[in-house]
Amino acid sequence: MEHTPGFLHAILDSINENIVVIDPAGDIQYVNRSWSAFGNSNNACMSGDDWQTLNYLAECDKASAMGDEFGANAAEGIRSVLNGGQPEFYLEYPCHSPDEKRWFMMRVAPLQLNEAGYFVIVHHNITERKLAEEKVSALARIDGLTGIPNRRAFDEFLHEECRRCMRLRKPISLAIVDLDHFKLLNDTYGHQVGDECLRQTAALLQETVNRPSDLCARYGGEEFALIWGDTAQEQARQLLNQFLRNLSDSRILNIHSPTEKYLTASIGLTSIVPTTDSDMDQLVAQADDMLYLAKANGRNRIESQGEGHPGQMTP
Ligand SMILES: Nc1nc2c(ncn2[C@@H]2O[C@H](COP(=O)(O)OP(=O)(O)OP(=O)(O)O)[C@@H](O)[C@H]2O)c(=O)[nH]1
Repeated sequence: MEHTPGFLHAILDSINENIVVIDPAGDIQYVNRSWSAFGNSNNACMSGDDWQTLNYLAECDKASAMGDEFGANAAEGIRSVLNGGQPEFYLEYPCHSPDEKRWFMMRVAPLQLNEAGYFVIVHHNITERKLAEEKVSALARIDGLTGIPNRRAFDEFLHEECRRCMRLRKPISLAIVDLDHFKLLNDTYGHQVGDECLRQTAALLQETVNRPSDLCARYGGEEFALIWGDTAQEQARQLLNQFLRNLSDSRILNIHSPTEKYLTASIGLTSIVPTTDSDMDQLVAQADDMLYLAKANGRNRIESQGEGHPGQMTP
């Protein structure tokens, strides 16, 4: 079969990947049908119209100047292939539209045609893989039994929220909640009943976190941790008091408990206006100490350490 230019064009136009060919100055020399169609239906990324007048690098630089880190990375990578600094360049980047999430993988490689040197930039849609990765990543941060965030999610969230409160000079409150005599409940009613109690407790605690700067996580076996960003201790205490009332109203039997015949919880609460990264570890250590005190003082109570001046923990 004769390979006419029309035949070769038809092949390129049948490919799903968006293909652009640029010259060493970055001026666009060719685009396939997918690239034009994508550009025309998409305002967020590079436009498909008038591609003959576009300089690919200039478009990346424009995006970079507007704060798009992927535009900056793309420009740097393409230039390094153009200069012979590396044989090819790959970049995964987001290109979300108002209605859907989308990601692409860009591959830049040289194309030697007779005497002239060109560069082929192929954009491959990797949205399906990225969405699957997002799902796996979200699942890795959820506790399987209760369906709330796990310890790993807690650690990440606390770090971010502490940083944010540090910047804003706002207080952050942290509570560790530990069910009382839970071993006895398990021993008396069985592990499955124990599991159900953990789920119920998680649901009650979830009611105390309502804002994006709040988090309720399963911290350990029968321990939960709560973070309230930009929240003074008194507000956190009110939320925790309501939780203790709700738990008491749930009347979950723990008949052999030496303290109460219904399930109760002990809580360590602490608050701080963080000023350094190490305040985060201090916050957790103080909440732990307060929890220990709540257990020692008879359980079914909140013990707290107040928010002091920035960077200080005051009793
Ligand atoms: N059903 C169930 N029990 C759990 C789970 N994780 C931890 N536990 C149980 O929680 C109990 C915790 O016991 P302890 O650490 O002795 O604490 P406690 O009996 O609550 O006593 P205090 O904390 O001193 O009031 C243990 O019996 C664990 O087996 C879980 O996922 N499901």
